[in-house]
Amino acid sequence: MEPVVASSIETGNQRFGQVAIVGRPNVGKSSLLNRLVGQKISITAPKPQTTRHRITGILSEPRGQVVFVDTPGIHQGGSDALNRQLNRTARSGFDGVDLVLFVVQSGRFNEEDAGVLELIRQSGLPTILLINKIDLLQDKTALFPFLAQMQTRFDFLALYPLSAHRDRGFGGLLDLIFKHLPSGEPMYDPDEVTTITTRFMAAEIIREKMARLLHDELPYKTTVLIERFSEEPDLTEIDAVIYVARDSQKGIVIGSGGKKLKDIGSLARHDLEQMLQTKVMLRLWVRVREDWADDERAVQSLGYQLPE
Ligand SMILES: Nc1nc2c(ncn2[C@@H]2O[C@H](COP(=O)(O)OP(=O)(O)OP(=O)(O)O)[C@@H](O)[C@H]2O)c(=O)[nH]1
Repeated sequence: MEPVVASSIETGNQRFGQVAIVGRPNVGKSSLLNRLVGQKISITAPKPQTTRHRITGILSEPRGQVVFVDTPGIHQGGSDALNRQLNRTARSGFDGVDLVLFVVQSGRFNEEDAGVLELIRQSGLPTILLINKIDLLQDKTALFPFLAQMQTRFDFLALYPLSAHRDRGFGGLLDLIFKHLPSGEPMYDPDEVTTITTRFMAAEIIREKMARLLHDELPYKTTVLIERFSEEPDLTEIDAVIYVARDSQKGIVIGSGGKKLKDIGSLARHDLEQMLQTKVMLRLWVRVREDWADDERAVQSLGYQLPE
């Protein structure tokens, strides 16, 4: 999508910038992005590695525009092509970025967090530390030693404890973000909330339903490819293929008598109808593509972009 110059936002003293949301898997990056932009953009699920792509959310206010970049969690230890791809995408998340939001879980800072912080250090970018999930702390005073510890690790612009689940307003955080963005005019139309396509959203929604319904049974190396996406005024027809790595995983996704696949399809169809505001005819297939995660070309052909 080509950026367009917004004409209906007042210009003059405005701020514009790209803000990367980074952190190890499962700390709540997607939840935060959704709350910051005010709608469901990036899928969230209890399973780590839900987000595999760089997704942007756009927030437009009279004082300026923020383009949020949601990067996949940075994984350590994995060495197959999929993991390499994920890591590259995460690193490329820093390209053109003005400010970093580094998300950690309150009271927890492990080696993986340290690895992400190292990438931030290498980027030299100004960074705000977001300490998420403070609702999980029984004793809120436990936050103080954690804050003190985090201050010794890096020269953060600010340390900001919050709960993506509980907090009502993110006004204070947005003030902080805007304050640290360069002056500039909006790049996108204020009506746009994301630069991702509906086609891509459809695949993400199907993947979210799989994660929800299959829980720990969800094969890690699963992906969804939209083969056909035909939009009529009242009806959208979508053909999607769920790729798994082995024959045995096919049975898990289909379920006994096809029940799992049917449930995944009907939950996904419900969300898609809401998003597209049309009736949706969704056809799902499950196909085996052996070892696709080990083959870089296969990974890319399934829609994982190499950074330019
Ligand atoms: N209790 C609590 N749970 C949260 C909070 N924020 C997010 N979660 C949960 O943490 C899990 C992971 O959230 P996501 O937003 O998908 O995390 P992520 O960092 O984007 O994860 P990846 O896509 O794997 O990188 C989900 O089960 C969320 O519901 C919070 O403030 N409090």
